[in-house]
Amino acid sequence: MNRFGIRMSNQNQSEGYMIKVGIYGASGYTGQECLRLLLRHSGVEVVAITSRRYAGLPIADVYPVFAGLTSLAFMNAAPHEVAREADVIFLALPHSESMKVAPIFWESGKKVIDLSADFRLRDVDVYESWYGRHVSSQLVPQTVYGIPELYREEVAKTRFVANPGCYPTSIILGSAPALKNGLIDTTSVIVDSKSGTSGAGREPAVGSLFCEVNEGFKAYKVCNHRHTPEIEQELSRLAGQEIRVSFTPHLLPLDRGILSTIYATLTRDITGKEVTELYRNYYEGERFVRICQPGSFPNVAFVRGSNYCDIGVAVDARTQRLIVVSAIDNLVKGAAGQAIQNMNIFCGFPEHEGLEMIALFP
Ligand SMILES: NC(=O)C1=CN([C@@H]2O[C@H](COP(=O)(O)OP(=O)(O)OC[C@H]3O[C@@H](n4cnc5c(N)ncnc54)[C@H](OP(=O)(O)O)[C@@H]3O)[C@@H](O)[C@H]2O)C=CC1
Ligand SMILES: CC(=O)N[C@@H](CCC(=O)OP(=O)(O)O)C(=O)O
Repeated sequence: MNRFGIRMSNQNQSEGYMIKVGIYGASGYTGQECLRLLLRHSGVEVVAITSRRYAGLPIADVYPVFAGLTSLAFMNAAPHEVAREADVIFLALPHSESMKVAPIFWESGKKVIDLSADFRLRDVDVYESWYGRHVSSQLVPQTVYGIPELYREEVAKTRFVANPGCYPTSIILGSAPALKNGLIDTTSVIVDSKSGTSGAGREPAVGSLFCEVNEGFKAYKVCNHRHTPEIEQELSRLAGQEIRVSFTPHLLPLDRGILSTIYATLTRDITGKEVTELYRNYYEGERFVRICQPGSFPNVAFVRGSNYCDIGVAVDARTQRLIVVSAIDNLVKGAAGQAIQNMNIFCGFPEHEGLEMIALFP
């Protein structure tokens, strides 16, 4: 065992600190993004990647971006087989599937980061009203909602992280300083988010076809997107009182990126410059949150491929509203990057290890 409670092989003990990682559901967009980032992490070795449909195939045959970089091949392995090999498991499965395998990893004493929604909602009744029956609700109290900027200490102590949703990440980070400082009327929050199509995953679907998305821009799941209770849970926790939000997601003809615009009525007179200062103070020392200059606003193009969340704020003096714009890459800060940030924390690595990518622009 190393000092973080992770069992080390003899070879690793003699060579130093290499943690063995398994990615369960590695053929999807977030799974392959986890691998892309983990291959450049100095403290881990990826030992297992699973897929049912590509079992036996080298990942480089499916994702040529990995050609010459890894000889890993997909396997259709049962959870206990992956648990035998790995110290840390990333679950990159659809919701309702994660909950079926998570107990096997948990009971084998391994550390788990679940990228799905299965363990994010603290109230199982709320989960079941949005997602259907929860078959592993006994594990919900064991998990920590993994937004490092807000819950770093809890993440450090857990061995089961519920990695936040992509839309919620952008919205929670964008709202936290205003809510914590009582700057906005909590009954007035409206959020308008736009996502690239990789947010829908790699599973073929008519709505994700090129002709359906290209040259278009539409709202979807208006009033009933399943991220609504997750956003409300976390904003309520920050505000210390129950919050309801109006949340409307939109689909962008981009592959990656989420831009969220948050509107709320101010509770006091304040200038845009002062709000910028308040946001800067709140996120002081946070490596992955960047606050724009007053009058400047984020662009998904400037976070693409990186673990940054960029935030810009403004005060609309005419309407007495605060307007916050936040941008992330849904596959990085919205999924794999945040998952690795959480792993770094609970494994004792520097939090930015493997995550220092500069955004890919243009
Ligand atoms: N895409 C995004 O931007 C984000 C996604 N998430 C969440 O992360 C999770 C993964 O998303 P994403 O990568 O986009 O999804 P994909 O549909 O792209 O990938 C799903 C993966 O799960 C595997 N899988 C599906 N069903 C099963 C099963 N029953 N048993 C074992 N493996 C299975 C698939 O492999 P195969 O079929 O080959 O076996 C595939 O590797 C989801 O819960 C998603 O909601 C979270 C934040 C952002
Ligand atoms: C564009 C698009 O379709 N996005 C997905 C977000 C999926 C996602 O990542 O959801 P979790 O983080 O909860 O797993 C959707 O709206 O369902």
